[in-house]
Amino acid sequence: MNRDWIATARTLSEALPYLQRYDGATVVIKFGGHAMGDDEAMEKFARDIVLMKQCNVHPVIVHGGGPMINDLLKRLDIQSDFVAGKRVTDEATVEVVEMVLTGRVNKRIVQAINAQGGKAVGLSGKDANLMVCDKALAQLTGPDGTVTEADLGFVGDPAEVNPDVVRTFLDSDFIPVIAPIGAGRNGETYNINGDTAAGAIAAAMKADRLLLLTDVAGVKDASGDVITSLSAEDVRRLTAEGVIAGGMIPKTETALAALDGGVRAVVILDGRAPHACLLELFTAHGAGSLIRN
Ligand SMILES: Nc1ncnc2c1ncn2[C@@H]1O[C@H](COP(=O)(O)OP(=O)(O)O)[C@@H](O)[C@H]1O
Ligand SMILES: CC(=O)N[C@@H](CCC(=O)OP(=O)(O)O)C(=O)O
Repeated sequence: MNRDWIATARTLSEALPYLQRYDGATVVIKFGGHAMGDDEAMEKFARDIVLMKQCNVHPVIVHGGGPMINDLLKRLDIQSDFVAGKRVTDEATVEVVEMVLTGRVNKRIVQAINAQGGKAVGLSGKDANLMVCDKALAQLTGPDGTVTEADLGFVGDPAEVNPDVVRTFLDSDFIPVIAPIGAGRNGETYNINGDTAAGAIAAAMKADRLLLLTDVAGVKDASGDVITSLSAEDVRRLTAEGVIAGGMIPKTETALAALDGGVRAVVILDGRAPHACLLELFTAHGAGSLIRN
């Protein structure tokens, strides 16, 4: 017999303990804009998600789309800045953010999953009040240690998360795909950082795993090597030292909040790597940086 087929069968066989471990588990996957890549990469991601569902692991996708928002803002000649990894969002910007995330990006992922035989349903935090937000304030620590608060405009922190709608979809065999847009208490629309949204949903659902897919192999130390396993304490130290910076800050903040909220473990990994989610869940190899208490 062709040896490749035996290798394939062996791979499947070796996955058995992992399939058993994650049987019926809820896995929240943050699919970052930088992790999305081209149509071929999207197709592979979608195929892995459908395979997970077929194996009775329940994926909940929360996506980003920062680069796609940047593209449209640029075409519209709207200037945009980030503070501590979050976009300063005025009224014109939040309109564009909602259009891009709930429209183009959300439907691209839904369509890709459905093309692989899945049953994906697109939602945003506004649907069934999934994420009701309060205005977020960024805490900035100056070189002398003084903490100031920056006004980010229509950036929201999920204050109330109602995941019933997500559970209903999971029970009915659908794959929820969620855009990080929240409802304000007075009819406002809030832009939620994708990592923050994924963490809030994972905590509300007491997910077994939160996977944060990005464009780096994991959390890197001062010499640029990926740290495969970190505690909450390690994260705090590396942030204070400035080793964790920029877009990695919302990810590690999310990881700590999710662990506090009852999520069992958080993994930050490279979503552009082939079969990143399958490697992490179903092999001994694992991938990226695992953060747990
Ligand atoms: N210690 C660190 N380890 C890894 N990446 C880091 C670190 N500190 C800052 N970063 C930056 O964080 C980026 C990931 O955040 P971001 O670009 O917002 O990703 P995404 O769009 O996937 O949410 C990396 O590309 C890297 O430039
Ligand atoms: C408040 C805030 O920063 N919101 C993000 C939402 C999208 C996002 O998080 O996209 P990535 O995951 O691709 O970075 C933004 O406006 O870019």
